[in-house]
Amino acid sequence: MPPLLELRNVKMYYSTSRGVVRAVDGISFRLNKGEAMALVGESGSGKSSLAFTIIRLLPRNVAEIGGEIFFYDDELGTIDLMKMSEEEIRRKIRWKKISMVFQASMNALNPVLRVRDQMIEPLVLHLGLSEDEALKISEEALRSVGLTKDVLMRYPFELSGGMKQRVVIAMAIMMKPKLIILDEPTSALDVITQANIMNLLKELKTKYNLSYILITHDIALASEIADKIGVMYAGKLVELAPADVFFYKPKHPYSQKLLAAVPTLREEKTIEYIPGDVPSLITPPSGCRFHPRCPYAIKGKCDKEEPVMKHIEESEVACWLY
Ligand SMILES: Nc1ncnc2c1ncn2[C@@H]1O[C@H](COP(=O)(O)OP(=O)(O)OP(=O)(O)O)[C@@H](O)[C@H]1O
Repeated sequence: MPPLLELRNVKMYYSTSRGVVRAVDGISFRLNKGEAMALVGESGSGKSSLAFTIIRLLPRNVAEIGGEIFFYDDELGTIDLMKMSEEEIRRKIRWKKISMVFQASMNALNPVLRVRDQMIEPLVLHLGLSEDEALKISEEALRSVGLTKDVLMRYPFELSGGMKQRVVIAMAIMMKPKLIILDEPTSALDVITQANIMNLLKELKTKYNLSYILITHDIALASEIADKIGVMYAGKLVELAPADVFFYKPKHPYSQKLLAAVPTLREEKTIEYIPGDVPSLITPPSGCRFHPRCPYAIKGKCDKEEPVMKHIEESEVACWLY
């Protein structure tokens, strides 16, 4: 499969009164056209920060941003998004090439504005389309997510959670992007609605040959749709593997712990918890950032030297055990 996105040593640090937070600290990976990658890891590991760095929606307190983000596009050619100005990203990339479904975004729909106005506003205001053109695009997008055009005249409070989430997904696909970043797209929904939304995302992926970066705490959900899994820990990518390989044979001790913490209905197993907390990203541990919580840490090695990603069978893993 041809590549769509390639990150090389991407960094993004926040500045805070307590010091510099190294939220994204040297991430590299490649995502192919039509491929879905799930990014998993505990809260605070930097998943959302990485997503906001890719789509360049960053808060004012960013201290440093660096590395390369290559985007391979049929129309625009190969471009390094990091070299593009904010204005260029807004005009050429955001929503048109890369869009995002934000965490809890269905609750961010304005309850007192009709769906119609919320859908057409960005098209008219930011992309300069006429109201008629914008309406046509909105209707078509709603149809693709299984909603009828009468939803346009409804207020968000008149819609169920699942319908609101479909509206939000319609807004993300409206401009026919190539990549959609989905940040916890189903976390506020009941399990049946969650399954319906996941099925919709699978359908859209096949229909439009979309690529996804799915950010989730829910490993079971990741297994539903992901072609590959990236595991983040304390601002670093520690494992990257094809999904089937990952679930069968996770290599990094942190990945193994994450999987052991997932309950299952099918077999009896004791759920294990990962002792300790995600470390501070202001003063992260030396060497491998997971070493203070790792049962296999090698004294004098894991606490001193930082492991780099290496290929082990079909996976890539950053761990001194390999
Ligand atoms: N605007 C900000 N200013 C300073 N620090 C921030 C800011 N946003 C996030 N952080 C910090 O960056 C680190 C990574 O946070 P991030 O939200 O990216 O992690 P995450 O893995 O997406 O977590 P979650 O799953 O809870 O969303 C955390 O230590 C967080 O406190």
